[in-house]
Amino acid sequence: MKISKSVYERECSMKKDPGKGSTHNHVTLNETLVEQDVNHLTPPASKGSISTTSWEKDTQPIPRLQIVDEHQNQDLPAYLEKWNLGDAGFKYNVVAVFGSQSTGKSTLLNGLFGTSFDVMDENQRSQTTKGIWMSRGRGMHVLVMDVEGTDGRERGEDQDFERKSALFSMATSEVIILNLWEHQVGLYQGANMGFKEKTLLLIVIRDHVGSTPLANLARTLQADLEKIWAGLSKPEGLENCKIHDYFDFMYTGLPHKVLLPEKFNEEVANLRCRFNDPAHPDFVFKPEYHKRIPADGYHIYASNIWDKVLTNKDLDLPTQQELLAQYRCDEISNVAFEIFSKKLIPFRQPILEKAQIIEDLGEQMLSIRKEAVDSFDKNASRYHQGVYEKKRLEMITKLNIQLNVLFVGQLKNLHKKAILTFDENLKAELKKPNYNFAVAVESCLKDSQELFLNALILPDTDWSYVNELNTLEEEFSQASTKARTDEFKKMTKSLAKQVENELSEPVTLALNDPKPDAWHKIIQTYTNTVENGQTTLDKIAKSFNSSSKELKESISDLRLQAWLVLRKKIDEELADTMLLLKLRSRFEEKFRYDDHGLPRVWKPEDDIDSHFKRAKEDINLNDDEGFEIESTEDFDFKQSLIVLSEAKQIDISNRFKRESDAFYLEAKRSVVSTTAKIPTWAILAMVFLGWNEFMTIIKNPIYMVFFVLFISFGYVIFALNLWGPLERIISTVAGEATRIAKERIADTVEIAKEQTHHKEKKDQ
Ligand SMILES: Nc1nc2c(ncn2[C@@H]2O[C@H](COP(=O)(O)OP(=O)(O)OP(=O)(O)O)[C@@H](O)[C@H]2O)c(=O)[nH]1
Repeated sequence: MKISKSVYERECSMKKDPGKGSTHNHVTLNETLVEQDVNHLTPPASKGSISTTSWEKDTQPIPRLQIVDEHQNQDLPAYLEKWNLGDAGFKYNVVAVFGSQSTGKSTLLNGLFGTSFDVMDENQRSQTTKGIWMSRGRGMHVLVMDVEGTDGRERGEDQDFERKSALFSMATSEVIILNLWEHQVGLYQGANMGFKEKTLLLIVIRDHVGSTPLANLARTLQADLEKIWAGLSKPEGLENCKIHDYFDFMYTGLPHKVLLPEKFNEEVANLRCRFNDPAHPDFVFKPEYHKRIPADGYHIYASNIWDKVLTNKDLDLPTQQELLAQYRCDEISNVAFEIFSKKLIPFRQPILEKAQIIEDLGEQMLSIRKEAVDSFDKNASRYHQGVYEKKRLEMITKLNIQLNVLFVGQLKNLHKKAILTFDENLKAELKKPNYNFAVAVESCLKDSQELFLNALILPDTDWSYVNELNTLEEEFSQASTKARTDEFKKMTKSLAKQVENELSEPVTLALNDPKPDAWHKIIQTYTNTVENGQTTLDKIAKSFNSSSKELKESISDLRLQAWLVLRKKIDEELADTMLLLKLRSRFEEKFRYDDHGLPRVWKPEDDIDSHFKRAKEDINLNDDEGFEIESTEDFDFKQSLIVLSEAKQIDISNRFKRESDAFYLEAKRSVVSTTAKIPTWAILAMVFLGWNEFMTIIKNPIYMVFFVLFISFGYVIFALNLWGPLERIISTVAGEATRIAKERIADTVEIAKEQTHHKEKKDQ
């Protein structure tokens, strides 16, 4: 069937301008019969129904598909793509034709929509359309359904398919073209019409000769339909519902196709304007008839409807729409989620395995999520709003769960880095000379916190890094406390070392030359040193932000440490041998040297006893200084004041007494030796008596040599102070000689005994 462009344009313009008028009667009886339905209709153009006027350009053959033949055809999604309706969203319409078999339905559709449904061969006059066929309107986003004719001879009394296909058509189409011969008017038996959603019934009266005005025919038909409606058994609660609650009606007539082919074509083209010209006053695809099924979900919706129809279940279209929405939203969500997941892959390894930090992770996550949500919105927002919104929330939750893994990973990595940065920065700061610990910690804290906060942007989630931040701050505070304690310890240790150095020399000096105020001096030195240390501690404490309690503790610690250092030093200085040595040298100094420091030569008239007594009296240890340090569990100050215990004092005193007594005896002996002089007469007697021997030696060279040698030997022994060794050698040699002599004598006695024994045996 061909309808020329000129005819098409003329027909459309005629309709828009009623003055020019169509020769045939295109009465839309809904104007008279269902005024209320027509009057409230909004002009379709403003409702966004598609308008495609490229009838002429769309010259490619349009494929058709048998969508139902008892069973459903699963190829509909592919055909929707072929028909370029896959992405049409709501911008498509559905029209179905319904009527008795061989009433020219396919012919009408082919004429109206440029489809290629099978038309009956005139010679055979048998059913051509079986099941339900679908195609797209030429140059329009219109799905056209050619439904198997009703009251068909081929199906006989089996009217089940009729009922099912009618229900299916009503549920899935916006407009139903009810095709009738003029002579069928008044005979209509459509007892299976039980539809629910509001649909436009466009009743086309074929072979309308014109003798009976269309308005009259329409009135008769309307009366029949209402009668049928009244006779229908209606579901509970809907007993009083009217046919107009579910249907709007339009009536039109078409001239005889065989007798008036040109006129027929003209009127068909004219009628087409109602389908593809939204500006047409009788445009059929009003928005309110739209089933609100997005094109990409149409096949599922249609499939579900057919399933329900087949199983004789209630056709609850809203539920079907919800089910469809759930199914499709899930599908759309899965597709979006798959793309989303792929986009997250490059982030997983660096964050979760390599502990890397992605600087703009927040922005990237936001962008990837937005892409997924947008993609979901684009396709799913057309479905049932309640379901769509619910599924959208579900999807966002699902996306957020995935992103949360990265978020938590990133937090963990940031946490690590923040701690590391804090430690590194603090170490670097503490290496600087004259650093202020409190300032250094503050600046490091700030840097690390900024790193943590700047790297995260958290869009539209209930995620929070508050806990993580709190933990981090706690760790920072622990780290800084530890660093502070370490630094403070280091400082106090070096202070203790300093105190030790300061105390060491004065203590040695004081104890080497003890004066009555030696202990006082030592304690004074200790007090001064501790005071200096305290001043330094004050300064340190300020830098370390230490509390007054900490400072007090540190000071008392310093006092104790310094005291222990002092005690240690005193103990070293007063170790037994050292003390004895000191006592001895002190005693010697007093006893053996005079007030001018010259060695004293004791004379018989010297009062050795009083000197000895005075020297001993000078050694008097005094540990009572009235100084006090707080005692602790491990430290008893009173105890620490006892430098020499009583027992030790007695022991040292005894040992010292022995040594001093030796000095005393030596002094006494020296007096005796100087006192015991040889009398002159004895010397004169010795010279007189030994004169001859002396002369003999002088005169005899051998005696002389021996004498000189003996004198020289004696001098060397005296000069080198070798009397001791010489004495030992002589005594050893003498001892050895005595032993050998004794052995010889013993041997000789033994031999003599044996000989006597032998002799006695022989004699016997
Ligand atoms: N008298 C008359 N005959 C027509 C008209 N339109 C089509 N025919 C003829 O009627 C016969 C049936 O046409 P179809 O278009 O196949 O009818 P149908 O309703 O689709 O048939 P089924 O699909 O088998 O139910 C064909 O021989 C057409 O030429 C018309 O307006 N008037």
